[in-house]
Amino acid sequence: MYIPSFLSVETLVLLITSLVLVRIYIHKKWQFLKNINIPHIQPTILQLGTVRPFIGNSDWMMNSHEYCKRKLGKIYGAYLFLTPQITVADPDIIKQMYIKEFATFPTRQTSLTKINGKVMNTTILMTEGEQWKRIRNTLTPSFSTAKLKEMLGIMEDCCNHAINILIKTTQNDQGKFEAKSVFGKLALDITCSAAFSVDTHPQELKDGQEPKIIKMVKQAFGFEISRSPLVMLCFMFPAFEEILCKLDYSIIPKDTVNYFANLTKSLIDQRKHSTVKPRVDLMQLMLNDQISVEDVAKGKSKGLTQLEITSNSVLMVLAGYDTSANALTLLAYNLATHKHVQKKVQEEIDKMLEKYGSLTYEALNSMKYLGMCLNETLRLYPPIAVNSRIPNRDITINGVFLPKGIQVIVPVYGMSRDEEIWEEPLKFKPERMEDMRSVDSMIFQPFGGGPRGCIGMRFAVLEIKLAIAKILQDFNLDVCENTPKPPVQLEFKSTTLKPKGDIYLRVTPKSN
Ligand code: HEM
Repeated sequence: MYIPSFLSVETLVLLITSLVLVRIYIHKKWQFLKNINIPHIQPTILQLGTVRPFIGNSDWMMNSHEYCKRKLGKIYGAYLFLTPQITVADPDIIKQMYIKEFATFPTRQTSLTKINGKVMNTTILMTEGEQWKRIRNTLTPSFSTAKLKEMLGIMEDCCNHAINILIKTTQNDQGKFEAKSVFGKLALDITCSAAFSVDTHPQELKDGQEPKIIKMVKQAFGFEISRSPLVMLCFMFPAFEEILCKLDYSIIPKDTVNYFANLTKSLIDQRKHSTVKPRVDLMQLMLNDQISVEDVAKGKSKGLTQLEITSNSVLMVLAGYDTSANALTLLAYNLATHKHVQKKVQEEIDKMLEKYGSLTYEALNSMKYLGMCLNETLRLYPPIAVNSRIPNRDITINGVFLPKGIQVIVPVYGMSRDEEIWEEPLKFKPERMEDMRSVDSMIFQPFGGGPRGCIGMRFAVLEIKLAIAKILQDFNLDVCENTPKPPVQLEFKSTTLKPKGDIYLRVTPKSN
């Protein structure tokens, strides 16, 4: 055998022994799922466990469930290099994780929670245990019916800007508009205004013109999980995230976080010294419950520190804007491509306007058919493709052993399009959402579920219904030559599923 001259026999023996030991270690790690009887795709070094198809390929996130379920059943495992995870598509197990066994599954994720910068690590999304409970307790009343009614006015102002833009397109571009851009700006306007009354007026800007706040929001969404080597390393080696955390690394660019931190801090200072009664927005509701770090140490169960107010105000924009923008765009698209459905929605809007006089909270709440169309849109195109929970102790549910600390994945997108569950799942059929008692809320779950479910769900539903009702009150939505055929192709970008490419639609005034 040829031995390079710079290697002594001892070094070579040591090297080979180390390689063999590493291989044995990896092999042992890869016995984990087998030992707990979870069927899984066989991991290999070249596939870095089973994660390689996902790297740089966001489609895998959407399509892997169909493939794995066919091969392995409703419960199956995978390895992010050495780290095992289990996917569960069984509604009964999911229900127990979300609700009955919530005390065992209080956490959504542990990866990527420590590398969001010192400020953003204190958001409701990233925190756990008592801190999460205190923040959730404080924020929940901000989404009550009374508060949403107060925020409806802010939403309506923003919708009026959108209507003005649509009127201009009917005059200049024969009503043709790019829905992702128009509805993205509208959702950003609503979330920024409702989160902290910042009038960004993104809607009035031409494409290409960008105020700093929009640039920063875009930057916050700029990273792509499946393309970031650092993020992949964190998934594969959880200890690596601890090191990045110690180095104060942030996946959200630091200048973005600093920009929002400074913006919220200056708004907080302004309000403290202002004698004018502030508008009801999410930040003001948090400020009303401000407590000190000492109060937290004393175990106060409600209230937020100044740092938490800053981070959670920013989070409301980050969590609420992109998800709502996608849902609104795709609902408008579905209505434009299904004219008979749109006509029924318009009839419902007219009926409610007759009954309530204007688009009040009660009127919007009573629009059942519009609600069915939104639900069906969220089934077909759920903005959040997968959800997850992590048990804090070993637990067996319905005979499935879920060991402490393992990430249990809930394939939201996969279940939404499962042919065994939905007839013609790729078709937009609002009627399937008519009787929600017959729809399993653990299969159709665009907003997650249980005590850790989406806190902004009612806010999102209200803003989307209002925007569509406002538009369809005055306009018809239609397709044009560039509108893609249904179903729209989706891509997984940063953290949400969104339509691939532009979605051109046309508006025509209803009187025409
Ligand atoms: C169509 C729009 C939206 C969709 C589809 C959506 C979806 C989701 C999902 C799937 C979760 C995870 C729930 C779970 O783990 O069970 C979540 C969490 C969350 N969402 Fe939403 N969301 C939307 C709009 C909003 C809005 C408008 C806001 C705020 C104004 C918001 C704030 C949050 C927050 C703060 C959490 C974390 C809750 C916690 O960890 O306790 N979301 N959302």
